[in-house]
Amino acid sequence: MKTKQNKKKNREFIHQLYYKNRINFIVTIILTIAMSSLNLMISWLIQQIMDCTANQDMQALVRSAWIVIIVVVIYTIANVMYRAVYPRFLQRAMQQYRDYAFSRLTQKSLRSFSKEGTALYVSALTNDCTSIENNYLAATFTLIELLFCFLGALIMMLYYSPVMLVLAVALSFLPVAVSMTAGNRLTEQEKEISKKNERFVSIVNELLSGFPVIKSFRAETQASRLFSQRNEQAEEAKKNKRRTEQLISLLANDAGIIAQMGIFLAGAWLAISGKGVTAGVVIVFVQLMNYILNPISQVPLLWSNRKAAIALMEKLSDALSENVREEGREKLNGFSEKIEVKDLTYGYEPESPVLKDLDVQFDAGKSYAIVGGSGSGKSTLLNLLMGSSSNYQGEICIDGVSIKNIESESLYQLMTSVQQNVFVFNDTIRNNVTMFHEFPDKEVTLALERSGLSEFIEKRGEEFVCGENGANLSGGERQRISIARALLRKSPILLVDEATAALDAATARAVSFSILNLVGMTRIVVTHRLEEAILRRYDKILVMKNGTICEQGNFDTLMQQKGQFYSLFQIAH
Ligand SMILES: Nc1ncnc2c1ncn2[C@@H]1O[C@H](COP(=O)(O)OP(=O)(O)OP(=O)(O)O)[C@@H](O)[C@H]1O
Repeated sequence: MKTKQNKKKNREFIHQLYYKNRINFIVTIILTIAMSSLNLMISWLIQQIMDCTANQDMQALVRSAWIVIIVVVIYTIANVMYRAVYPRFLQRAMQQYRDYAFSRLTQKSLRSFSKEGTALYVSALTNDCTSIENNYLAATFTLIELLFCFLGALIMMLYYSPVMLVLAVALSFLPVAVSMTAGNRLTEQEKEISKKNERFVSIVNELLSGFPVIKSFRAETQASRLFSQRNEQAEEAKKNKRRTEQLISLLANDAGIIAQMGIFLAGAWLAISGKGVTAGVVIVFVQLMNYILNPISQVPLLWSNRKAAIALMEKLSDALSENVREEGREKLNGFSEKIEVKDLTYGYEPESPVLKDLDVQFDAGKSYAIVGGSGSGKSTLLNLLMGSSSNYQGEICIDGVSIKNIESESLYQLMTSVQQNVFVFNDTIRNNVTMFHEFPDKEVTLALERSGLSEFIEKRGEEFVCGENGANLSGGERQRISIARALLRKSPILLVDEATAALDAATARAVSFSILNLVGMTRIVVTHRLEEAILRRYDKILVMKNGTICEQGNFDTLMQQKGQFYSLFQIAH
């Protein structure tokens, strides 16, 4: 069952479609109703003209001709206005909806976002939006038009001939029965399309990101097969919905023809047997029957599509509200003392802990290297320091405050993480370093200098465009960008995970020294490079094994101990 809060959040999404857009919405409705009224009037005019012909009344015919001209002029004006306002309404609605969804997405904390795939959001912001536009927004006006014409037609029929109205209602029973078969089937099928589409987007993302791997491992055929499978599933889901739609419209059409011809024949019989029904009335009934039958065949489909579109908005809204961590309330204005990790036990699967009773302390302003064999838990420790999960036993405290109680914003303010895979935007070096914030030139230049990018900037300039995910840069340059970012942010804690692994020895050394030269920052660096010259510069080296810290100290102390670190160092040389 949905909570009240969830429903409120869902409503906020719908609200975005109408925010500062109500005038466009109301004018579009007024114009829709105006055009529907004119359509009904055309039916009335047909009856008038038919009866003028039957009565050979030239004067009435001229009067009707004038009315036709007036109706056509008003209809044209309404139509022109509709064409101006309706697209404006749709544009504003969808633009606001997407902007709102994205801004809500950016409010998600890193830890909750990393648990989810991006495909859900890609799909929600692309394909699902098309469904919402067509099946929710556009359908609203079609529904209004159909229902208005339906009611108008009923009133006109009642006015012309109550007997024939009863007949029309009876003949509509068949189309109603056909329409009811649509039921919730289409809603379910629309949901299935969205689900399959999400899976399709996910494989497209993966295959495109993994393109170099696919090429180098000659896995093109396998990749095409994977693509093809998901593509087929997505199209299959659409096909199922189209089939249901086709079936319903086919049956509805047949039932419609029966109803329309039925009323024609019955009307003709009443006219011939002199029961007060004129030829004009018979024709107008056939015409008005359309306004009765169209809603019967279309409303269930439109209504269920509309429900499916609302479900898509709810899906996005729910995803955006999910996995939001129980937000801590404490704000830290800086970091002055220490990070304390006490009895930390954590596992991705609770039954198999990756970190076990780990104790360690990081003092403010110092530099720490974390070394250890593969899978010993180095990255996991770093991620937990960054607040990636609250699901651990033990404690992680920053200046005495448990990170579970620290507000996400405040935590990100304190820490900058430099990962092996640096994400670089297809924009200028400057924007990549400033991350689109405003900084004084002096500060940017200093950050570029300290991260070792000055030479590159001298050659290429700050406006050099980096290419998609930094394709125009070398691995070292990308790393330096991430270090320059960290320097500009001036966060007091820098967490570095294997940042130099992809670099050649000389570049890696230069990047490591840039990090070590950052005076005043607390640096915690996971590294595989056991280079004496670099390791000597760290205040402390922490050695990890099987999820705990088995040794710690400076380079000389650890070498003298001839323990785990000594062995690792020997193997590396
Ligand atoms: N997201 C995850 N889900 C499940 N298990 C994971 C996940 N990430 C890491 N692990 C497991 O946790 C253990 C520790 O991984 P971690 O990445 O922390 O080690 P590491 O010391 O950084 O290794 P490496 O030096 O190879 O990068 C490994 O056994 C790994 O398979």
